[in-house]
Amino acid sequence: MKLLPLTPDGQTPVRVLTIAGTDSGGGAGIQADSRTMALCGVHACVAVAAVTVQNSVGVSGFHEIPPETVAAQVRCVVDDIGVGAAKTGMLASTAIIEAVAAVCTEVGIGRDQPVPLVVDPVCASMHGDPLLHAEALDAVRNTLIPIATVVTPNLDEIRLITGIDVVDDATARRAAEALHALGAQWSIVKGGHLRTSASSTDLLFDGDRFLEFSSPRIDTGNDHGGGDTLAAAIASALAHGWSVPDAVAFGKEWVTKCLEASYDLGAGHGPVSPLWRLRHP
Ligand SMILES: Nc1ncnc2c1ncn2[C@@H]1O[C@H](COP(=O)(O)OP(=O)(O)OP(=O)(O)O)[C@@H](O)[C@H]1O
Ligand SMILES: Cc1ncc(CO)c(N)n1
Repeated sequence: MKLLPLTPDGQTPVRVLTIAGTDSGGGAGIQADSRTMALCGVHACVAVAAVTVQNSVGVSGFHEIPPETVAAQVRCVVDDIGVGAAKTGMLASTAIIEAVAAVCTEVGIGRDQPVPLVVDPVCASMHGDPLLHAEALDAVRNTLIPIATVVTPNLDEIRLITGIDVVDDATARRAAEALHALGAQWSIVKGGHLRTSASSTDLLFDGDRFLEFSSPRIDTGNDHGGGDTLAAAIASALAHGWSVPDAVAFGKEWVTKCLEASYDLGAGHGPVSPLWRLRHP
């Protein structure tokens, strides 16, 4: 696969900011984002929005960071370090979503702004445990998705956000259109949870064109953090100035390699892993 360019030793790499929740098990959330970004060759800055109590079998609780502290992390990183792209993950509440959207707009992050924003509208963990208060879905629809350069929901999130049950290509296209209508510049419908074919296809839509990105379906139950890994890899490529279709092609190839390299961990779902990158420098 074509990898992102590496900065020569001693030179400052491209920076990407993730605004998300932590995963104490190290499989998803901010841990997956920063691991992905580091192995993609970019410097990860982090704004913590929530701390989850999480392992391979589920999420037993979370603690929200005060919205003004989340916004202050974003502001101080952008003011001093500067970022080429940003990504949101678990934001937990309406108040945090509103604070993040306001600070992103203030510092020039988001669609039609200098710094592109990948919005992964995390609602629940893969175990079905909530990571977003139900009342915050309106803020996801009306405040977060409208500032997305790219939005990357999974099928459960699409059902919650749009009411559309994606079961085939026609419903995937309808969902991509509905997400675009909410204000995202580009929408992605991830086919990872559509287990009806031998391939896994993600659909990308910009209001005009549908583009498909396919890989062979990988037979693994160790897919924890796959969505975060895809979105973080897309953000890393965008920070290098790649177009959205090129960045999504890169992210899809990257997450496929990480699914191939996934491993058992704990009694539940192990993580997708970017450590293959260290084996093939
Ligand atoms: N079994 C699989 N084989 C190949 N690709 C897959 C498989 N499962 C998921 N993918 C790909 O991985 C990426 C993440 O998709 P997925 O739907 O699993 O995200 P997610 O549910 O948000 O992940 P998570 O909540 O675990 O972070 C997509 O590009 C999808 O096509
Ligand atoms: C903190 C966090 N963010 C996202 C996900 C979804 O993968 C998760 N399980 N935990």
